[in-house]
Amino acid sequence: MKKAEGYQSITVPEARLDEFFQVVQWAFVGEWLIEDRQDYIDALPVERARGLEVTDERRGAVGEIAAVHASFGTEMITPGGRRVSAAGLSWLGVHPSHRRRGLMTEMMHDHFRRCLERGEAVSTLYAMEAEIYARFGYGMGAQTVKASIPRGPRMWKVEGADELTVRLERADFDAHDQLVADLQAKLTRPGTILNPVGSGRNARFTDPLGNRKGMEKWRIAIVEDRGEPVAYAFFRRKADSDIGIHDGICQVREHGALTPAASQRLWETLTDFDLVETTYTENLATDDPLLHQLKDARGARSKVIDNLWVRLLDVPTALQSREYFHDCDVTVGLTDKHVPDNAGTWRIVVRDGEATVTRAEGAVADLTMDVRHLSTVYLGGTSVESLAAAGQVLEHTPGQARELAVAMMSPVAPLANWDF
Ligand SMILES: CC(=O)SCCNC(=O)CCNC(=O)[C@H](O)C(C)(C)COP(=O)(O)OP(=O)(O)OC[C@H]1O[C@@H](n2cnc3c(N)ncnc32)[C@H](O)[C@@H]1OP(=O)(O)O
Repeated sequence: MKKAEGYQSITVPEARLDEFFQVVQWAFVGEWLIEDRQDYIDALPVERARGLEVTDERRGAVGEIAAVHASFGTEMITPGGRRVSAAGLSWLGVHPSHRRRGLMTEMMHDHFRRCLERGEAVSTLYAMEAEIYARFGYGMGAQTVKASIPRGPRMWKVEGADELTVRLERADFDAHDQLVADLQAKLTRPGTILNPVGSGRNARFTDPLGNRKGMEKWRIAIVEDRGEPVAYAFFRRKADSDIGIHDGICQVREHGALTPAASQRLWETLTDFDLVETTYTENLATDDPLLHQLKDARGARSKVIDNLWVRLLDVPTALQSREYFHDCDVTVGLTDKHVPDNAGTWRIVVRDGEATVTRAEGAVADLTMDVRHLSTVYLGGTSVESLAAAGQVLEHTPGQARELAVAMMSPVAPLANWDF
């Protein structure tokens, strides 16, 4: 049998969500608590839940769901603070008894086709394993610093930080969703994923008991400037002690700040709870203001890992939906195995920050690359020239990798602060 033969793509109806979740638990290795069911439903973009159902008994029980995925419909901030219509792919899993039969490949094609029909020019995701997605044209578009910060770090003072006030509350969808969405919409960092439309909107507020590992429920810190919210962070703490000495921890998940003072006030709060010795943070951009405010940045023990993976689906629309920081005129020969409409030669002309991207069939390409390389550099966190130096992008006209690199590099490092 050919790969993925004996299965059909379906939209998973609400009545079959438990089957959807069964596949997820098998794929992601875990047994959920029955009392967490509603949290998982709340976190799922239900109307975009898709599955592959067995149609041939040689593959398994006919009618059984063998693989699933879903995606959030959203917008992503691009360099220069612009926006592009994007999908956030998530919940992708294949039941272990159906793996390596091409089901993921089938689902990726289903996802790409439906995104393009909806006008989503870019697909994004967080990868469970880093090796999987490049073959489908995704590139590591943003990286994140994971840091553990000892209590009360010394900081370079930022004027105005002391005048700001902080509210600490239990995170609650009704009380805080609009506030977070409004702040999120004011962030200009490329890679920022805005609140999704439709169901799944409250994903960031769900708090399954099975994931809590002895920690308190998610809290939210809101920094205000005369009553106006200027920063927020989701956090939770856990008291602990070692040989009778308090050794609690604080975990910070999503956060965002609109000003340097707001950032400082936020982190002073998050790193100075009584009985908490270490604050862990998951989503710091590689140039997050905190890293420049800490007097001893090395003291915040850190590692850098991949954050958002990005896949251009509609190359001209995506490239024209961001700002550029230098003029250029570069011809790119592009390969794209999974969305063949993107393949061919493109001319990228930038004038005054705006790109015009047109087909240039027959022209000699200055650079050749795969769509995963263009996707890697899209948010401006990696330079085309470094990919050329690594032998991944081929330069046929000397200097053109630098020309495109300077145009595309972002002055601000990209990051998605919401882990969907
Ligand atoms: C966005 C997210 O949701 S991230 C979460 C992804 N899900 C998981 O990690 C859950 C556990 N894993 C799974 O459910 C499955 O094993 C999946 C989804 C990773 C792969 O599904 P499969 O149906 O087995 O993949 P499929 O048969 O289509 O393989 C496609 C290709 O990817 C490769 N591949 C699949 N899994 C992996 C892996 N873990 N590491 C490296 N390569 C992989 C295959 O070898 C194949 O390569 P080829 O095209 O060169 O032949």
